[in-house]
Amino acid sequence: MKNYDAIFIGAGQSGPFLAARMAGKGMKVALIERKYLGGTCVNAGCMPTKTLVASARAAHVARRGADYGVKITGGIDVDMKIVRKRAETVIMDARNGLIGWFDGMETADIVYGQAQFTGPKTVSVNGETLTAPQVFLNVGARPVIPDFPGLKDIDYLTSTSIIYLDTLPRHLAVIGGSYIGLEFAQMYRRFGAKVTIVERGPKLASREDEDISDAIEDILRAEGIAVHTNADGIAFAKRGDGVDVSTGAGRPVIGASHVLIATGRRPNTDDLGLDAAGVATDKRGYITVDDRLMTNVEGIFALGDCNGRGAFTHTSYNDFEIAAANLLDGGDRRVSSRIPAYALYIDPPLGRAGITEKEARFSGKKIMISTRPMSRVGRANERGETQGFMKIIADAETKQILGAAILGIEGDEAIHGIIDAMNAGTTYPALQWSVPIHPTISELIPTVLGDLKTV
Ligand SMILES: Cc1cc2nc3c(=O)[nH]c(=O)nc-3n(C[C@H](O)[C@H](O)[C@H](O)COP(=O)(O)OP(=O)(O)OC[C@H]3O[C@@H](n4cnc5c(N)ncnc54)[C@H](O)[C@@H]3O)c2cc1C
Ligand SMILES: NC(=O)c1ccc[n+]([C@@H]2O[C@H](COP(=O)([O-])OP(=O)(O)OC[C@H]3O[C@@H](n4cnc5c(N)ncnc54)[C@H](O)[C@@H]3O)[C@@H](O)[C@H]2O)c1
Repeated sequence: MKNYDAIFIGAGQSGPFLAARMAGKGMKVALIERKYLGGTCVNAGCMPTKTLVASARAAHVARRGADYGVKITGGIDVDMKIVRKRAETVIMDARNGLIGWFDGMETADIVYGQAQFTGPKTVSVNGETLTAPQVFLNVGARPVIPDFPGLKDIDYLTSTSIIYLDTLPRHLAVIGGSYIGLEFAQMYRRFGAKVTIVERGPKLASREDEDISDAIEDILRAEGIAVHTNADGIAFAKRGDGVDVSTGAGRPVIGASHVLIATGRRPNTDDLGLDAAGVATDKRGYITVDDRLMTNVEGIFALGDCNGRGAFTHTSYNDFEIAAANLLDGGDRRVSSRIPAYALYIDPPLGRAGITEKEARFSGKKIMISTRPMSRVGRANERGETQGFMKIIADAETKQILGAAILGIEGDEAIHGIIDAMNAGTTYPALQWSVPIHPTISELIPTVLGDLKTV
């Protein structure tokens, strides 16, 4: 049995940073990873996908060159081998950076293998047992593959395998119209494929307000992407070298060459031996944690996607910050004080902070709302990209900003003005007095705040 001060299972966007902090204090730590350091974000998530999105945008801008007076003679060709290589380079640089970083830590052992609990404080890996008074779980999640009729008879892609595709599909059918599905759908359309999105629900990006979902659909349709919502009988059948995708009784059948399944993710908690440790999960398999990220077992913590309190790299990293503050720095940080924020990386992107309009209306608070189309934002006009709109929701009584959405060029960056104000507790009348830089998208935030109306 090998003794450590702390064991980390899974090298996602949380555990490795806490392990490094502890190793920096001379504590003996083991970081167990069954595949690659960096987990999903580095190897199969944010980093490769945003690299691919950048290639897709380059193709899109090149095709629109003439709108700006830039003439490209000849067609626009996308070399999928180079596209894939860029993503692989970004992955390998980040992964190797982490490997090099940990190599330099004297009291940190990296163990490659599948970890499983054998007791509350004992973990087995590669036939060896490790023990520590503290265990941190950062095991992440993996794609959900629904039991669609005919799916097992076809080759299908997931968000992980599609990163390694180096040929252009003739027709990509994307099943699931949320973050993963929408980012890949637009990207592959821009690479030159025909693309159809098939979504079970009535709207794309259904967590958002309907006006946002509708604007997203408009953006995608304008690029020639077909969208089928309310698809309630999805089934697959092989046909020649392609796949027939049924979207329900009496509804269209799509003749696809490739199928991407993007119907959500599930936590990697089913093969972790949680029962042996007595660690509780909810009915979807997410590990139950308290406000300081400890499970029901003293000394065992769950960080990142596997605790169901966030599903993003920044929420996982913030879990590290909370654990480090509480366990190493004498702080008292809690997950419940985190203000939700994220972006959807279609182009133009959607930047989001706080709650949606529908959540605000449901809360029973007296609210104020203001919207502005991007066509009335100078910077968007100058850049020739006027799709989308901005929306801000505030509490009419406390004057706090409750939420915001910026669907438009640079929306993922401009939203940070709102995120920062919300985190600092700045009221909207105070934020109205900021003097933003001209010409930017952000400069319209005080104007939108000035137009807030009680609803
Ligand atoms: C296609 C895609 C795009 C995304 N884009 C974004 C984005 O733009 N922005 C954003 O914020 N988020 C994005 N995400 C989500 C983001 O990747 C995750 O939220 C983030 O990686 C946090 O994950 P994590 O820290 O919980 O664990 P992960 O990064 O998932 O890492 C978990 C690690 O644990 C390992 N592991 C699991 N079980 C065991 C075991 N029993 N023993 C040993 N090791 C184990 C796994 O191999 C994995 O390496 C995206 C996700 C996907 C799939
Ligand atoms: N930009 C980002 O930050 C980003 C990008 C990609 C992924 N992610 C993370 O990855 C997670 C997973 O993303 P996702 O898009 O796969 O999942 P999701 O849970 O957001 O959406 C899944 C979609 O598939 C649909 N769906 C589910 N079952 C279906 C079925 N049987 N048939 C048809 N449609 C079905 C749902 O209605 C939903 O629209 C997200 O929670 C997100 O946190 C983040």
